[in-house]
Amino acid sequence: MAAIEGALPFSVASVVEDVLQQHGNRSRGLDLDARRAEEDAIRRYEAAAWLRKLIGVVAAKDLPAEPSEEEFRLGLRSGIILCNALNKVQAGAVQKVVEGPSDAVLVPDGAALSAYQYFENVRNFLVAVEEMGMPTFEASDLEQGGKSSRVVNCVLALKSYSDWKQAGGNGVWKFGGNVRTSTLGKQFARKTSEPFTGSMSRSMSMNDKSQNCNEADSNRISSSSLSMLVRAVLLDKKPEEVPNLVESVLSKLVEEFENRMATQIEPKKACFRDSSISHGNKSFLKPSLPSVKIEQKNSAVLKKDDASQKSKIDEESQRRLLNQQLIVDQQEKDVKVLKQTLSTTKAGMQFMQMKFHEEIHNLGLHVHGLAHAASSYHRVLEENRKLYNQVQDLKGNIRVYCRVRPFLPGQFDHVSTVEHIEEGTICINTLLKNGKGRKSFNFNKAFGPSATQEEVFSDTRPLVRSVLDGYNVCIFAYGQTGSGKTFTMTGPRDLTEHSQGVNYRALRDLFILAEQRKDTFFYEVSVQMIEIYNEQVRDLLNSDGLNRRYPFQFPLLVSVSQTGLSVPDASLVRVSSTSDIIDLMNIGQRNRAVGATALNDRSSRSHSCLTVHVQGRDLTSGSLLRGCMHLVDLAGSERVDKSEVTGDRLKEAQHINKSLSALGDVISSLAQKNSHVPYRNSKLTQLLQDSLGGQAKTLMFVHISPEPDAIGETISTLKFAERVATVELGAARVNKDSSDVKELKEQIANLKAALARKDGEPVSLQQKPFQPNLSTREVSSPSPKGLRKPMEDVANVEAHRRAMRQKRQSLDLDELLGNSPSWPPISSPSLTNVDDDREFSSGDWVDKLMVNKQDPFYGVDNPMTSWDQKYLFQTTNQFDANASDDVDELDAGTSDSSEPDLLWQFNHNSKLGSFRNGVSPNAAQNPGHKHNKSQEFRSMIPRLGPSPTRKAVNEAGQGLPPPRIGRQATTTETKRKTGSRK
Ligand SMILES: Nc1ncnc2c1ncn2[C@@H]1O[C@H](COP(=O)(O)OP(=O)(O)OP(=O)(O)O)[C@@H](O)[C@H]1O
Repeated sequence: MAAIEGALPFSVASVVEDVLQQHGNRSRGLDLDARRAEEDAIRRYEAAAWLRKLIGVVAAKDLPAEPSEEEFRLGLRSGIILCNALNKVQAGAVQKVVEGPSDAVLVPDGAALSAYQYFENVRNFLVAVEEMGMPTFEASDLEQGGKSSRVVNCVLALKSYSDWKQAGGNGVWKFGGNVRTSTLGKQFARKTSEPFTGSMSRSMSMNDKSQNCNEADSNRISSSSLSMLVRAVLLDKKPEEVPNLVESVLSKLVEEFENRMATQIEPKKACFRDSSISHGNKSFLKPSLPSVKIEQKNSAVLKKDDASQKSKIDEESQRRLLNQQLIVDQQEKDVKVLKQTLSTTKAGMQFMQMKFHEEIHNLGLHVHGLAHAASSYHRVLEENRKLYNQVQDLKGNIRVYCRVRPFLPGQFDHVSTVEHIEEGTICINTLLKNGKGRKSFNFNKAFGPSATQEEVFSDTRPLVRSVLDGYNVCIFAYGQTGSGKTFTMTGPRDLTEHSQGVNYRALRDLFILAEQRKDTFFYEVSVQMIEIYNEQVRDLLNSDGLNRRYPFQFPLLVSVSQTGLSVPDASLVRVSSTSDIIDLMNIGQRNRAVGATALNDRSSRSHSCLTVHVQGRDLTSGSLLRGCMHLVDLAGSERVDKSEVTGDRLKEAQHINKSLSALGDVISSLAQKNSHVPYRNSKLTQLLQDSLGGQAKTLMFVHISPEPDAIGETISTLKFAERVATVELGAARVNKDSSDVKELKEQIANLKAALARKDGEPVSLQQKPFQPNLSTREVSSPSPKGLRKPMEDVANVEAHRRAMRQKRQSLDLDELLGNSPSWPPISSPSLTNVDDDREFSSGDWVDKLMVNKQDPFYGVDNPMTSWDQKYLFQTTNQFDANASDDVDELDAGTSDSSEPDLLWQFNHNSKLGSFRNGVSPNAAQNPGHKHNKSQEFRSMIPRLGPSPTRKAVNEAGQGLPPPRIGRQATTTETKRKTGSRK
């Protein structure tokens, strides 16, 4: 108990006592209360009477003789009476008693003393009585609501002590009266000089060892008091009521105990906080409590042993302070570390930010550099392209390569007419045939019989690249039948990758290059396949019902204004790989095979043309490049003796002659840089127009056979080729439309269409008069999708273009709206060369023209029938085997005029005479005069008429000799001109 009390701020005994009293009061009822009140009053009177008696009535004037509880409390409140009484009993017990009302302040209950004096007296009294071992009370018991009974007890105990002392008591006085020791065990610090301070002192004094000496006495007194109280409570109780009563008392006791604990702990916490705040200040006593009540409490805290208590308090507080200081120090250290970490992190962040900015900056510079490099790269590429094509230009826009076919299997005993080949020079031994010696021809390149397909193509490859750069390219194979044209362009019948011809290789290269450039250009490749037979154009990719099933979807046909297609209505099939093209070629070849069956080996007597259209969009600038490549396998160029052929063969020969002589005319005209080039004289030249001018690059493969029998054709072919090789064309021009130009072109096209609509008739309808001249039987029908129109005659395209050109020039709206003159059908010989071609004289271009007056092609009413006999020229220059080494003599046709020229002459009689015998007016006037360049050039074109060495001219067309060797050699062969196997 003592141990517990030592740790508690209040006396456990006082709690028990209070509970017992309350319980006793409750249980006794009103009568008991009255009795107790009476007893209390008696005891109070006794105490008051003793005090009055002891200190005198005057000194105790504030205390009535029989005071009420309130009067008793107020009377003793100042502590003066108590102190004086104590000093009377024990002199000097209270050394200083504050008597005067100095600093008096009025308190609510009328007390005159100040709070300090008031508490000083009471406190000093309590300390003294406690030291004397008497029951004490609490200062608050003198306040309103306080327990005056405890004050009464204290006074009666003092009286008892006084009595004991007066009775001669000696030694240790032992209290045995019926008084309550509610404040037993409490220690109060005596304060004599300082005013009442600090509320902690009371609780701090609990452990004061100096009180231990009185502990046993206190306990004894307490237990005696408690015993009395218990007895009083249980006095009138029946035995059976005791357990309930005890239980009730105990529960009340616990409750009261807990309440007090709570009320005592709370101020201690507050004090501890105050102490923590003011730990730097050694003084714990602060007059900070405003209310008198709290001051009373605090003033009751007395220190018995100031030194030891203070040291303990100091130790404890120092220990706490030390701990707190340690914690604070540690926290400060942590804060420092954290600050350091923070600043390090900040610095790191700043560093990283700086690095980041630096890297971003560097990255920007790098990107900038890359962009610059990319644009430089584009510039270099562009420059490279220009330089590349300049090199190509320097090599000549018309290049001629010569290839000699090896002997065919079974021709072991033959001796080749080709003596030797060195670079671009080929030496022909004419002795074998006429004993005249040798003749050399110079070309850009000459390939011997052993040259592989790859070798031949390697020199063609640069042109393929030019197509992707926006140039037009024309590669055509020329030579007599059986000389190897199809072999070069397509390959042998049993095609392997090794033996593939130019067509396959060129297209494969095209796709490879397009793939390589895909980062800078987007290319679209489309293909057309055309056959020209008997001056009729046939679309090989649309065979009018025979091969309708195509492996590819036809793309939408693009308008002429956009594509510049020569044959806009021919099937234009988009391809994206070499295999697509091989499939297409197979289709074209199958379509051609159908025609060949009907006309018996027609492939040798028709021109086939595979046209590749390339459109490239520059991904950087958006500009468009357009290029096209014609891969042409011409019909055999050998002369056909009119006496040897009739009917269809003669008609074929006429058409072949016409187209080849027209080709020669065009090249001649280009060579002379004429303002007008007669492209319209044949379908072939119209088809190749965009690839045969100054804007294009042309490559001609000239083929010759090695057999001595073919020496005449060989020499003619080589002379023609050599002349072509001397032609210099202007620099090729790239077909590059900037986006603006493209836009303007589209606007023009739209305006034209609008004008045509205004006229109520589409522009294309104006071409109707030409319709009869279109390919009839073989003209393709609209595609299954209905997107395509029937293919138009090439001539119509040209006529249309010319009309449009005129319209553009005149800008005459009326004309645009349909008043332009209509164009004559091209099939009418009388009108073929009416206007543009007037300047053109090609009479000496083709050796000889074989025209049968019963020519079914022109019909009986055709003007040709009336004039062909009249103006048909005989071959005068027969092949002379004994001639000198001037192989010009091998050329049998230097004096004849081509058919178109004759037609033109027919309409311009004034010129007719001058062309007789194929001699130009100038030449006629100057017989010894070597032809000027143009004329001379034209004279080199191989004759399309019969070889003068083999037959005499038969004006009536009779006595045709047997077919020529060349044709005979290949009639049994299946032709593969379009590049695929049959
Ligand atoms: N360089 C060559 N190497 C081996 N064989 C060849 C060569 N050139 C042509 N030939 C063979 O010669 C024969 C005739 O060739 P090709 O059919 O190509 O002549 P062509 O000029 O196209 O005749 P045509 O005008 O009738 O079409 C073929 O059997 C072909 O395989």
